[in-house]
Amino acid sequence: MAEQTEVPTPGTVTTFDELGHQATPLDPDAPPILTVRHLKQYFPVRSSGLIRRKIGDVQAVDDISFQVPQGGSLGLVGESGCGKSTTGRAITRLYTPTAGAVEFNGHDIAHYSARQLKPLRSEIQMIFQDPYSSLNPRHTVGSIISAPLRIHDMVPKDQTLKRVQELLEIVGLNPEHYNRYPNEFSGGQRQRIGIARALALKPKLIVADEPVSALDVSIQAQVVNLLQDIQREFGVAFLFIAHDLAVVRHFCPEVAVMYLGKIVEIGDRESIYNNAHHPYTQALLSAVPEVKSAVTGESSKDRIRLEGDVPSPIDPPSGCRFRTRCPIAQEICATQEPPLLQIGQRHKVACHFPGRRGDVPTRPVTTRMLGVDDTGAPDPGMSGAEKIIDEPGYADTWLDLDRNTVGRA
Ligand SMILES: Nc1ncnc2c1ncn2[C@@H]1O[C@H](COP(=O)(O)OP(=O)(O)OP(=O)(O)O)[C@@H](O)[C@H]1O
Repeated sequence: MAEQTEVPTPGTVTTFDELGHQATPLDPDAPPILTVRHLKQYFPVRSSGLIRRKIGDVQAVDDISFQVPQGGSLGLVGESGCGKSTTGRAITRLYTPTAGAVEFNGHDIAHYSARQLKPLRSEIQMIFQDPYSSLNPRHTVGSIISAPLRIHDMVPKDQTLKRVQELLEIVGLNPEHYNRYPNEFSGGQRQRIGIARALALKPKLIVADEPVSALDVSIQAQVVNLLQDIQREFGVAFLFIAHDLAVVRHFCPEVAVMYLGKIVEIGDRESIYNNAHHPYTQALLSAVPEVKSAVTGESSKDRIRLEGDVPSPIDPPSGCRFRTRCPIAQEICATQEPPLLQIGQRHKVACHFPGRRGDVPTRPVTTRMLGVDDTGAPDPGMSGAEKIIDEPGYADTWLDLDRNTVGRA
């Protein structure tokens, strides 16, 4: 049978807002369903030859902390290779983290055994980027979606078909098509099958790893809107991994920006898209035409072009990992790693010179916390002057850079 054709909404849909869905709102009072603390995921690098000695580590994820609220969604963005997928795989425990905690519903599952993880497998699900390779072409859609129901004994056998049909309907597919094979569906429809499979076990958290980047722009918007509907209807939380800041803006009221295994900036939508204080976030935003024109009103000549390539995560730069490509780096950036400083009610940034484009401090703002002078050399006079608060989530007070005082909620 021929592959079904995708039916885009009439007219060419170029942005997510054009489909009439409101951007997902933030619930600041929602408790976390997931708290990640100081997560590290390293992969050993071995020498070639007979005795393959360990000669180093790929520091794919290096000490990151964040929270995903119940029924909410956090976007995780950054260039290819910055550690987004590895973070998703550590959280879903496809990997065992090298260090740190992954607290799901209050329990640290970072080092759970396979047996301990089994009941949790239904509560945390993953949606993958490639709707072609993530579905077995030899199985019917019905058997793909019902497999998790059978494995976890979720519904009586005689009700499996009914449940599969319900799920097909929820994701906008014809419930009568349960007997068809993946190759009879288009890319967007296959992604919907993947979503139905993830939903089958009524998860509390879905890690969506680039769920729409393999799809046409018009179809992307429809799938993102479907995920929004599902979130509203079933209260499921999302960690939404994407390299595309335009996709994330619509779906995620909070966003974390990663660079070379670290979170460099994290905050609510307004803080990230309208008030970014990290030069890397600003560079990423300047490269997205839709976000640039809709949010900042800037023209394409304002694009920030980063020099050079992303350094290797086997031997990352000392101090701030972004410094080798940073347009505002100074001496301190080579010796001191910048802490993730809270600079707004829901806004944190890891930079010694955080500021809006063209308006950055002339002296580092981190010296009192790090006990160093402006060049990054130890300064006993500064030591312990301010405490670094290094916890996931947000405190009630922060460093208000505009007023140079302590901000309060
Ligand atoms: N199993 C592995 N063994 C060794 N290195 C790995 C492994 N998985 C990922 N890496 C490395 O870790 C770093 C982070 O990779 P990761 O796939 O998490 O990045 P990403 O931001 O998701 O990028 P992409 O969007 O291209 O997948 C990369 O340098 C990658 O080569």
